Amino acid sequence: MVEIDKKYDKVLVLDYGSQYNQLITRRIREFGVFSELKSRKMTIDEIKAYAPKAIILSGGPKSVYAEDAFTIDPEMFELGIPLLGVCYGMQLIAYRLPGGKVTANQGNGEFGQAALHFDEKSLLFADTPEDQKVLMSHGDSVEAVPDGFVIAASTDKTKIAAMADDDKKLYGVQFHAETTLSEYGNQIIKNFVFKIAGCQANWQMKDFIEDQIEKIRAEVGDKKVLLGLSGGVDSSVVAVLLHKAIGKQLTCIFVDHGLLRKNEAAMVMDSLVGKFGLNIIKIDAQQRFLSKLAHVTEPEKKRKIIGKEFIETFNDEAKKLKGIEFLAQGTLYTDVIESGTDTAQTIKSHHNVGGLPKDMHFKLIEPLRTLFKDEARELGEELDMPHALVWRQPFPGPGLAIRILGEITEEKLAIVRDSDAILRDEIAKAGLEDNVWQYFTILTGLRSVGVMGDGRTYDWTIAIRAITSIDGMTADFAKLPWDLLGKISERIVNEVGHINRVVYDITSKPPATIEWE
Ligand SMILES: Nc1ncnc2c1ncn2[C@@H]1O[C@H](COP(=O)(O)OP(=O)(O)OP(=O)(O)O)[C@@H](O)[C@H]1O
Ligand SMILES: O=c1[nH]c(=O)c2[nH+]cn([C@@H]3O[C@H](COP(=O)(O)O)[C@@H](O)[C@H]3O)c2[nH]1
Ligand SMILES: NC(=O)CC[C@H](N)C(=O)O
Ligand SMILES: [Mg+2]
Repeated sequence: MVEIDKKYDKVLVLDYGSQYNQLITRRIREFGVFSELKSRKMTIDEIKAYAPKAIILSGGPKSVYAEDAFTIDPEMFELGIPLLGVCYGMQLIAYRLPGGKVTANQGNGEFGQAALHFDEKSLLFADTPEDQKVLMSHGDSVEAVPDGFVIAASTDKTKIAAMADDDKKLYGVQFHAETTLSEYGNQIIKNFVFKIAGCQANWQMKDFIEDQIEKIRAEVGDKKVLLGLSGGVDSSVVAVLLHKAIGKQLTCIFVDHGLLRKNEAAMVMDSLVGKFGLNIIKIDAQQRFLSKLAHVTEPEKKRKIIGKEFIETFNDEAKKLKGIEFLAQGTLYTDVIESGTDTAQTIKSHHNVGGLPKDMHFKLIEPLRTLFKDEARELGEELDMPHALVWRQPFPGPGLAIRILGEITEEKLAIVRDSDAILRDEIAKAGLEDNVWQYFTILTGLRSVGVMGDGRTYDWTIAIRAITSIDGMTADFAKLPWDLLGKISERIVNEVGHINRVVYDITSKPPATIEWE
């Protein structure tokens, strides 16, 4: 990896496995300070080379007393770099420093919003009131602060809800300041970043673009790069970024794997060919993908097959082009975290991360790997890309394969394509394209009895999924007007063969996910 530029301040967040860890870096970038999430396994030397202005230890699901608990190098406390532990991170500080003590879960954890109070104001709580609501989610608690620390805040249940050593600039908060359920959480993180660590707000998305261009040039040299281009937001942003960085050394490859939406291949080529100076090759790979997927029903298996087939298709093209060493993808942080990391569980293997074969020969270039969808869009705006492209609804790489529950056949593909086209048409007519984040239909594996034209039918059920979201990490089902849903249902049953029932998915994420597989 190429060393990151040092011209702006950086806050390093170390990943101890919390579901909220990515929100910490997000918040800090919103303040105009660069922040990245890195593995808790980063060594002291690596941290020194990275030169962060401040370090945050994230929360995590384990107890410090667990046999396989994630630990910390005690040298971290001697670096002289301001340190904030959040939840597990705070417990870890208390556990590892002399004088500190953590009590293991006694069956009376604190989950949900709690009233926090302090008498004496630590710098951490500057510009926040003595009484405030915070989000708690812990079983273990700090029972004694380490030598040199003071108790900085309490709740009814938790005597040590925050602790501070102003001299050494070591801090801990038991609550999740990074979520919006902590009323003044943003201000508290701001206090740590600016007042305590003395960071300057000297980072912007523009810097990200410049840095990535520099980094890409240094890494690629005079070699060639193949980019998987889907016509979606993320890979299109990467295409423009790479083109700025390496011009003609970039070749884009768009794979029609037979799992695209109605007319999608033609539309993608129309929207990108001849634009932004890109060189784009379209590959017809319907047969190879569909034959490998025949009779496969298990979602993770489908995802792995698709991930592998993508790479093999890229390999075949790379051989023809000669001199290709790198594969670029529009991977986002969501794809990474959901595919599972050394701390986070696998929710689903995104084809471009968890679905990649182990013996891949390409070196990867993924400039958006630390960003969220809305940040990728901000980048697209910054790069002056067209509104319709930047705000296009996401479409997953495995395509319709994960919207047909069970086995994939040509007939089922046609059903999903036709019903999806009706849904998109009606959403557009209702002028709701910009209000709904993502919307599509699913062919459920369910058959039920209906009556059409006085005759009995025993046919398939289509589900409609429409959600609102910002970053795809969490989502709510869209409250579409009943009349609109009625119209869509009527059209699907009338215009698409073998459908006699339409249902609307009214679950949010969590507990569901956006796609059904
Ligand atoms: N049909 C395809 N042909 C080539 N590459 C693809 C294709 N589908 C997906 N990819 C690659 O996989 C990556 C991840 O797909 P993903 O759908 O998350 O992103 P995207 O398609 O670029 O954006 P969006 O989320 O807006 O659809 C893409 O950025 C791209 O590099
Ligand atoms: O490129 C992708 N490859 C995948 O394997 C994949 N799986 C889900 N998605 C998209 O990611 C977002 C979150 O989806 P889930 O809530 O279903 O995990 C939603 O926008 C999904 O459409 C994928 N995108
Ligand atoms: N969210 C957290 O970081 C929890 C920390 C620890 N696992 C506890 O339950 O106390
Ligand atoms: Mg896509």
